[in-house]
Amino acid sequence: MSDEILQPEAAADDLAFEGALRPGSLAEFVGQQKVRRQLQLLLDAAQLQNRAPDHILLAGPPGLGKTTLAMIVAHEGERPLRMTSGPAIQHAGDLAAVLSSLVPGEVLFIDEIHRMARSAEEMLYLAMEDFRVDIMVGKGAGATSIPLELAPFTLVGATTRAGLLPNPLRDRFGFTAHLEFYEADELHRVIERASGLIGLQIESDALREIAGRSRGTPRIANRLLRRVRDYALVHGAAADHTAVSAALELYDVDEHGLDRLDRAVLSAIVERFDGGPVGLSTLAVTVGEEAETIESVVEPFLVRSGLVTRTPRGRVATPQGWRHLGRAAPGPQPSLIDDL
Ligand SMILES: Nc1ncnc2c1ncn2[C@@H]1O[C@H](COP(=O)(O)OP(=O)(O)OP(=O)(O)O)[C@@H](O)[C@H]1O
Repeated sequence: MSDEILQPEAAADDLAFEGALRPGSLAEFVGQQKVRRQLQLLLDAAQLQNRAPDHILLAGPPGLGKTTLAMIVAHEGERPLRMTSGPAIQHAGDLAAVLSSLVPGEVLFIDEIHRMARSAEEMLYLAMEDFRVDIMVGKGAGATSIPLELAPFTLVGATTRAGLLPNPLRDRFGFTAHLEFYEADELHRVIERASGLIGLQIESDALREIAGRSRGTPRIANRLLRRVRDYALVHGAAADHTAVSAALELYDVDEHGLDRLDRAVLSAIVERFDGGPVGLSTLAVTVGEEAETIESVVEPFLVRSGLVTRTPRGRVATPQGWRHLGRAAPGPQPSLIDDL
């Protein structure tokens, strides 16, 4: 994405900041009410039975709180937490090393679990079901497998692409939480809490303005809050509505959270192709961006915002999309009216 301020993935400077802002309990975790209640039940039941909670899969786009929830699962049950990620597990042996060193009741968090090696996935099936792995020793006809007992543990897997997980793996999770984008009032609460934690005095309508531009994503909301803090600090100004408008204009984030590339795509559909339909590859060439970036980053947000729709013949700007660019959507063509 051209404008990194709105990317939902963590950037290096987010990481230091995010550690201090993560809610430590389900009660402090804002929004996702259904998921919170489901998780609470699962954790309470495990506590009453004095056992490790069932394995949990957290599915949803980046920046919505999957890592935070994994930490909460460990923290609420007062269990140690081990963190790793799919890309770090490229061989079954990598996974065996982690699993065999877990202590009883430990929570194992595997981020981006869909990116783990296939051989490790297969090892994980048995580990999740029976707390056991079979270690292969030797090669060819002389190879034997030695069973290794594991301490009972809770696997918390996170994925942005639940559809990429093989069914046998998905089925072994006792609970799958689907995280949704946040409403503006929920993001308002996220950054209200964050501003308190970083000691920033900020007005409520400034928070509302940031929340409305954060694309439903707490990570983006926290990042925009930081830029507003910087702006207020450097200009010796209050962190108010004016500071938000000025700071976010500087970073090309408009009042609906669209950045330069989003607007370029929308205006290409409206201005160059009369509102569409236009195919993805034509659109990509027109704005000079990879088709994949448009399809995976720009388009989902424009569609979710009601500015663009996808049709079998291509992308079409909605009347709201036209209005966003300050243009009136054309009415039905005279020939179409005649046909009615
Ligand atoms: N519900 C929430 N309430 C308060 N803060 C939140 C909430 N969800 C996320 N955050 C904040 O947003 C930031 C990103 O959250 P987190 O790292 O958990 O997202 P993630 O879904 O794991 O992202 P990724 O998929 O990129 O790893 C953190 O600073 C976290 O404190």
